[in-house]
Amino acid sequence: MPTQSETLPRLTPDTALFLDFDGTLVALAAQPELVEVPLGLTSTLAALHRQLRGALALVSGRRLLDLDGFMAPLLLPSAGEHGAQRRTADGLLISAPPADMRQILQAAEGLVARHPDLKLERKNLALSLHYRHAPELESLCLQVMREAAQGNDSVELMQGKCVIDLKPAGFSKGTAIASFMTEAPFAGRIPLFAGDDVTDEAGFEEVRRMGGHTIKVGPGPTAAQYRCASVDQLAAWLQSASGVSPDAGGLSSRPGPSA
Ligand SMILES: O=P(O)(O)OC[C@H]1O[C@H](O[C@H]2O[C@H](CO)[C@@H](O)[C@H](O)[C@H]2O)[C@H](O)[C@@H](O)[C@@H]1O
Repeated sequence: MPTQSETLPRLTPDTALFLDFDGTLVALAAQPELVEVPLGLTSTLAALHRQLRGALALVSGRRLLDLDGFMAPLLLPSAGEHGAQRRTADGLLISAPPADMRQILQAAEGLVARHPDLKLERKNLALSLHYRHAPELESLCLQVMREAAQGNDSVELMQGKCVIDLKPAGFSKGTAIASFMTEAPFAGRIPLFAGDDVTDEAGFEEVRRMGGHTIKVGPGPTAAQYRCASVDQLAAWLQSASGVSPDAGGLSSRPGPSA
């Protein structure tokens, strides 16, 4: 495991900044649609996007549509569904070939029908089975989803915070960042990625391979070089790098769009 530092790296004019969403930019909430976007966040990200000449992208497990809703009116280059969909800085939408999700979807729907505390989040190419409100069902969910995905080479299963994600095989936050880094205005810059979850580790590994900087938000084992204690601490670091006054957007929060 790498040596970690509490001092966060400096953003420089040649940084390419990649940011995870849930647990990194916004605190976790009871339901996916209930996260609150801190009021100053969009102005901070808009300022950084300008300062970095467009080299700032979101890299998330969420649908692009949901990210856009939370960030509105800001429209950022983004990767969604763990790298399976990507909107480039030019606004081009790039999608992975669809995986065969029929058996997995059927199994997940069956589980949710039997256990209403579970939540199924359907996306364009991926799906998430949430067990935040039924943690005792974690091993059952894992077993059923693994069985449903067994022998299906088009799909990969990942486990995040109280969630099991199934997504097209071969796509990850690492592949999304690598793809952005071949395109303007990211190419030729030094990548920096901040994330909080196990599903961000592929991004950390890719960025380290490219000689960039990596920040893990919160506790847990990680390949990241830097550690940041909380969403609030990361927000303060971003805000300070952006030069935007905290008063510009206030310090309270506003609810995200309804799902
Ligand atoms: O890659 P991320 O941007 O971190 O997205 C990962 C998943 O985040 C969301 O689920 C998580 O956040 C929810 C809201 O705080 C929480 O209720 C849930 O337990 C977490 O797993 C989102 O709903 C998923 O689609 C993303 O894959």
